[in-house]
Amino acid sequence: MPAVAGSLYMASQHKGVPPPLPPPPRPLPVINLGRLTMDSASRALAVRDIVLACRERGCFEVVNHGISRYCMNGALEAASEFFQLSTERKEEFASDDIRQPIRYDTSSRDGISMSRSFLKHYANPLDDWIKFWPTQPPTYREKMGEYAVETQRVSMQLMEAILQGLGLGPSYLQEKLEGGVQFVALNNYPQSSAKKADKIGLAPHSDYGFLTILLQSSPGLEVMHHEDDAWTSVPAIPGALHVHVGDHLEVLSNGQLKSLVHRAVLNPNESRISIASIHGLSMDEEVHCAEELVDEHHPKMYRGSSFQDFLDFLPANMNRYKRCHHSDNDSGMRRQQPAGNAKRRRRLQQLKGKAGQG
Ligand SMILES: O=C(O)CCC(=O)C(=O)O
Ligand SMILES: [Fe+2]
Repeated sequence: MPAVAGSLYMASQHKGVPPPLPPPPRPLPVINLGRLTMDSASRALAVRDIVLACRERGCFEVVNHGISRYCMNGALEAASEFFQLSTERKEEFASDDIRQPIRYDTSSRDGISMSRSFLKHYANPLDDWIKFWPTQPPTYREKMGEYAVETQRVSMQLMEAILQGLGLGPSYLQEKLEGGVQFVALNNYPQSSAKKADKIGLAPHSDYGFLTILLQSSPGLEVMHHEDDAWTSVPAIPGALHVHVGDHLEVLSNGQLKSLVHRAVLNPNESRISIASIHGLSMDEEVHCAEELVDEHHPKMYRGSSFQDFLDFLPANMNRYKRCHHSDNDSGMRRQQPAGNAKRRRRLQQLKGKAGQG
């Protein structure tokens, strides 16, 4: 018998030995964020762990981040109470115009994420945006506002650590990040029904911006790590937050970090809420590859683009999402030159869309 791939499998079958099991999924890194504010040795280790997780997995969970359970539960309650309002009340925020400061809708225009409803609004600086937020439920502004301020703080800590780990220094872009966009997406998914075959809540996509910080009421988020071809389910660890790399961090790092493809599946046991907080530079500020990370061995791989460019790109390309289910994502921020391994490129072409935003 020629030595072909799979011959071991066939040999073991002959002897009635069960085929070898695939390796178990590697657990997601869990980072204790408290170490960032301890002594410099602890901080250095935390910075190393964060950058390693971004580089190798595209995401990680954070604990000891300083956001209280009370605050996190408050945000989930406020979101849940909003989605329980009458259709009429919620539709006060309905709009097809993705430039609106707040937007409610009952299905995505990608033609896939049909069972999700969502409310999206901006949050940083809070004083500029909170006036657009719902006044029902009565505690919405207070609870969501507190959570938004806290996630913005955590995003600053994380960005400082990542920029330090990339060798750019913790205060790189600091002012621009402080005044940058925080875009909050509240997603509401029904429990999956045994009758319906379609279990997808939100189609595969990567997020815009540098980082996304995600809070989920129960499991449903799935991620595809860079070297994998399979989905990994993200557990809903009580008190933890999920963090993943967005497109603009891929650009800024000149491809050293890659944005994470992710999706949401419907939970078989309960309806589910997730709150995604997306952090980037301000609307018109272009993100470019950091000059410090470009040299003759690492040529510049991306064009510059802003959040605004992304909003301009979306409406004209919505039909493509419908027709193809996934976009090939040539929004202008993607690589000028193909990079990385061919498998990942093909996967990105198939999978990358913008279903989760806009
Ligand atoms: O619901 C989830 O877990 C994912 C949400 C998401 O990816 C998004 O809002 O961009
Ligand atoms: Fe997303």
